Amino acid sequence: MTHFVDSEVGRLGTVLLHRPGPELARLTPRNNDSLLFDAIPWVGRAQEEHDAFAAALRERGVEVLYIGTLLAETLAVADARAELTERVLRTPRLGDTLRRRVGEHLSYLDPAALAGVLIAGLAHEELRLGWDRGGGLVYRLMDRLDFVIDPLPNLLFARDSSTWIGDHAAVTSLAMPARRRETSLTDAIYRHHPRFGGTAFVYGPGLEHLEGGDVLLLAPGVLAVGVGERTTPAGAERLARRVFDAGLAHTILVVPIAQERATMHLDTVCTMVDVDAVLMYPNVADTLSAYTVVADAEGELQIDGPAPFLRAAADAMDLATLRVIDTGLDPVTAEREQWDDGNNTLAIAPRLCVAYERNVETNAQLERAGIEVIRIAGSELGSGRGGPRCMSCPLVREPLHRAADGPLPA
Ligand SMILES: NC(=[NH2+])NCCC[C@H](N)C(=O)O
Repeated sequence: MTHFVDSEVGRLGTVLLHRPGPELARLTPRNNDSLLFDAIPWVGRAQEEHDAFAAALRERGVEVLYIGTLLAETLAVADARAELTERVLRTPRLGDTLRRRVGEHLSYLDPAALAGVLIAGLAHEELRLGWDRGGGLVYRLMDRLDFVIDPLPNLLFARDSSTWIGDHAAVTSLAMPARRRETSLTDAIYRHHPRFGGTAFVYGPGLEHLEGGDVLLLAPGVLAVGVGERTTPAGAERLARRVFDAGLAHTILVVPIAQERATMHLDTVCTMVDVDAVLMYPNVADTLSAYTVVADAEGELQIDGPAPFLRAAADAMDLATLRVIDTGLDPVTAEREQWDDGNNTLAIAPRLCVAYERNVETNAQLERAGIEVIRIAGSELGSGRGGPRCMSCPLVREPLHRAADGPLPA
């Protein structure tokens, strides 16, 4: 099976999603901030919304894979099981005694149940220790409401824990403590699941911080990488070197974004909806800048700029201009809809995208510009601040013709 993605808009063939489950039920007013949610989602409704998202993709012929299913299948492989168990137990927080007890507990679980615990975590009360409460000092001193294994509610945002560049997987290196463990799951799936046998990797966990929401494949050979709250300049530099060494791109635009929650990833202010068009948050469209990075004959990085992002992008993509579609019409609507992931569209093909229905003005703007919009509900899904692009990791897209090859078939 070849997985291949060289653009944001080539017809989508296969996508990786995570159907939210019991990990969302772990969110409480005590922990939602540190777990990066702005509200406490209604789990059943979030699942319905997510199922409708997946159905909309399937209706357009997209193959949908789920992280939970792939993980359970991966855990049937003995090496994968040993590795993932060892990684979740490695945290110094547990101490030796509790680590041994949790290890025993996990060893009795079948692959599906173990996958469930690795995603939803393990609460203090769910670990039934005998009359001597054999978890030692750590378990005794733990609050009843603490987690022995932390849940991963943000796995829903499948974009961030891995991203594909050409036929290479980039398992990322997540910045926020609440999300770090996500990449141990995507990494294990790509390395041990039979469907991904022979996959080549261009990035991996443990390297400098890099999140998939910051990586945009503007055109074949041209990447934009946002640096801000999540991806660091060091992460962008490491990715540039690796991508150039592997021959996966010729130009990388490094785009500084404000280090704020509203703009945590580049894809919260800019997504592509056509080979030559972006949907952009107007409050940043004119001020966003980019450093253009290429490799010289010796493989050293050459850095140019900063220049206005839209100019630098058009030049790198070999276009006269990059068309810009604005979010909302007035500054207040634009700000509201940007916060609700109006900018975070997922293209299924050129001029066809999935968007949250609530962003009425932004969707109307897209349609005025000739972009077909498939609207999905996201009242619960959006409480973690992520839209259709954040929730999806494309594994297969039809290779894109370069703009110079002429217009694409509709
Ligand atoms: N690609 C994205 N914009 N992802 C959004 C991730 C949202 C998630 N709650 C976080 O804070 O990390």
